[in-house]
Order: sequence, then structure tokens, then C-alpha cells
Amino acid sequence: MKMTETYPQDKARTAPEAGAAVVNAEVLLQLQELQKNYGHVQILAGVDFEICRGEFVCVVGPSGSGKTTLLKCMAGLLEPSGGQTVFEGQQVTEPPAKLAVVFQDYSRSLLPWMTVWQNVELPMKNKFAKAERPARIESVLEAVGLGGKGSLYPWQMSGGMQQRAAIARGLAYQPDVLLMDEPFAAVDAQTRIELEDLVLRVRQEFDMTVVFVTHDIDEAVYLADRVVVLSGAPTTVSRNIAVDLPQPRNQRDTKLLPEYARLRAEVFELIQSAKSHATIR
Ligand SMILES: Nc1ncnc2c1ncn2[C@@H]1O[C@H](COP(=O)(O)OP(=O)(O)OP(=O)(O)O)[C@@H](O)[C@H]1O
Repeated sequence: MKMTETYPQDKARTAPEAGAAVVNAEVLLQLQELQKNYGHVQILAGVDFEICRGEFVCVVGPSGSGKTTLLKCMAGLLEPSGGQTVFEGQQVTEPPAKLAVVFQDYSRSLLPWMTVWQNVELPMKNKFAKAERPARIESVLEAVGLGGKGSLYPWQMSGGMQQRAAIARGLAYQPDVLLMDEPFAAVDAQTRIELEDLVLRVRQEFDMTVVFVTHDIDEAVYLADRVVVLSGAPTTVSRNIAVDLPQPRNQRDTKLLPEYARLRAEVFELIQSAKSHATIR
């Protein structure tokens, strides 16, 4: 087995060996020639890739390349100007029930007048009977390291704890796919490391597919089964890189591997090149 495979842009399919957690190669999400304009400005110029069930895919690209725009189109929160997102064979026209999104700005995503428990319970109300909820809430709070903290309000917690609560809320109704938009950008470096490992753990525990947008190359290579590198706007997929680093990942040992350094350098070069070719507006 090759250590790394690079998939051509028009055939962004993941081989099962791309990551240990990928148990089959069932395609769950497809981005088909996705385009998005804001007014006359084209941001996404036909983004095309697929995500298999169980995969952890990181999306990286230069600032302003449209990573957040792409994620919103995937989530059904923004209507594309062309192309489509397909989730489990259906075109996405509104947020699918089996998909949850965790945004960067936890301070705005948690409702400050609700306790952590109530925040986590909110999205579960349409899916689980009242009697079922407490055990599930306790289990997700435990999973994110907030066991016993459900009675706190967001403003009584640190930034890292609030982001844990936002992740717990994303997990609470057991989505098939978790979309995360630079979720750790606003926390300190030590907390960021803890949250990266937390996401890897809960991804295994809850058997989820994760799409994770980040501008941090180290984070992308450390977390991903596959890194999708975007070009600068007008944006297409620059490269699809399978990350075949051993699982489970470890903040010290994984980052000492020559293959980690090689992948990191590859992504870095691509982003530098994308920056230099991006249209200056
Ligand atoms: N609602 C909007 N109306 C007009 N332009 C927008 C809108 N949202 C985003 N843009 C522009 O589209 C481009 C892509 O924005 P987006 O936030 O998707 O990029 P990004 O890659 O996530 O950026 P960053 O890495 O800096 O967070 C930017 O130039 C931004 O100013």
C-alpha cells in the first residue's frame, strides 16, 4: 500500500485505505460543480469532490477562498449559484436533519440565557422523546469532558468549555455528518490541542463523518483522513490528498513522523501557490 495517494480533481473518491476509520467507501456527500457568486464576484468556480461515510475530511485554502461559503452550501444554509450538493442521493436545498454544524464563534452559537444542558437539549426536541433525552445529554456531555457541568450558563465557562458545549450540542441528536467551520480558531493553543483530540475521539465513539474547515495546515494533516486543498478565488479543488498516517493519532508521535512533515510541506506549497495565483480584488 502506498503511503499517500493523490486523487485527481475530477475523481475525488476515497480509497478505503485512506483512513482506519473508513470502513467502507459509501459516498455520503457529493459536491458537484458547486458555484457561488456574491453579486458579480465569483467565489466558488465549480468545486467538485466526494466524502465517504466515516471519513474525516479537512478543507484548507487561502483566506477568502470561500471555505465558509463552501461549508454553508454543503449544509444547505446558502443556495449555490450553480451545481449542487447531494447528501445520501438527495439534492440539498435546506439543512438535512442528519447533519449538524459547529461554527467558529461559540459565543454566538450558544444561547446565553440557557444552561449548557438546555442548549444541548434544544436540537434534540424534534428527534427524541423527552424521557430519552437526559441519558443522551449526559452521555454527550461526558464525551466532551463536561460531565456534571450541565447547570452552568455559557457565560460562566471558559472559551474552551463553551466550544466543548457547542460540540456536544452538535453531537446531541446523533447526526451522520458533523460540519465544523474553523471551530478552534478562537481558543488558545493548549485548548486547541485538547479539542483536536476530543474531536478525533468523539468521531470514533459516535461513528461520524466529519468535514472540518481550517486555515491551519498542521491541524488539517493531524486530523484528516483526507485533505482537500482549495485554490484561491475563483475557487476550485487544487488537490485531494489522502493522509495515511497511523491511527490513533498522537500529538507528539504523529507530528514527529517524516510522512507528517512531507504532507505538511505539500499542503503548504499548494496554499502558497494558490495565494500567488488568486485573483486580486
Ligand atoms: N454574504 C456575503 N456577501 C458578499 N461577499 C461575501 C459574503 N460572504 C463572504 N463574502 C466574500 O466571499 C469571499 C469568501 O468568503 P469566505 O468567508 O467564504 O472565505 P474563507 O475562505 O472562509 O475566508 P477566511 O479563511 O478568511 O475565513 C470573501 O472575499 C468574502 O469577503
